[in-house]
Amino acid sequence: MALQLKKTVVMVGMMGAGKTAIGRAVADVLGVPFMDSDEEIVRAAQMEISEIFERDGEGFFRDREHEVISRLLEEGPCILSTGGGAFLAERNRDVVSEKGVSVWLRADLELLWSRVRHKDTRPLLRTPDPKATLTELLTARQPHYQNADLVVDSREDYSIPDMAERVVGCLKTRPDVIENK
Ligand SMILES: Nc1ncnc2c1ncn2[C@@H]1O[C@H](COP(=O)(O)OP(=O)(O)O)[C@@H](O)[C@H]1O
Ligand SMILES: O=C(O)C1=C[C@@H](OP(=O)(O)O)[C@@H](O)[C@H](O)C1
Ligand SMILES: [Mg+2]
Repeated sequence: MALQLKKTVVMVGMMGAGKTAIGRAVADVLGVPFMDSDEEIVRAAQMEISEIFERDGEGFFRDREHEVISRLLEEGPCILSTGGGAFLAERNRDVVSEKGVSVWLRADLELLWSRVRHKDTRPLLRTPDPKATLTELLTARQPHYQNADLVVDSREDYSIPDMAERVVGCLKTRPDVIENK
């Protein structure tokens, strides 16, 4: 039986939670478009995220992020992965809850750290002690992610396809989001 996506699914959570990788896999399973707010910003600016932060500042990036998320939520249903800071802003939470459904990919510190430690692409982790920074961000951000509509837990031994199946299973509990055709 075919599944029909009725609303855009917005993936939220910390850097390294797998929003981009799992969001793309969920879109493949459902046969719907995949969008990533970071990728859209990079494409429009023709600059990497770290360059945007350096040249124009985080505030500029957050404004572009809000524009992209708002615009994509106006288009047909898709899987939309956001950057880890997006769901902290009330303006983004508001537009997501009005037009889409949010899924928090929850992961603990050690799992997040194992995923981000080898990559230098995230400007917020370019600090003398990036693990301590990640810890502080996780503590500060968790209360915001708790506002998401749905939660899917990550574990080290869940692969990307496993996680995609879990997300789809969770979406199927919501007839306003996904329906059997
Ligand atoms: N369930 C998973 N199992 C193994 N590796 C994963 C899993 N989810 C994500 N990854 C890997 O972790 C890294 C960070 O994932 P990514 O999707 O970029 O996270 P986010 O977009 O939330 O920052 C990537 O290298 C990705 O391939
Ligand atoms: O957590 C954040 O504030 C950020 C997360 C990044 O996206 P990912 O969560 O996809 O890594 C990217 O938007 C930017 O570096 C800021
Ligand atoms: Mg990402």
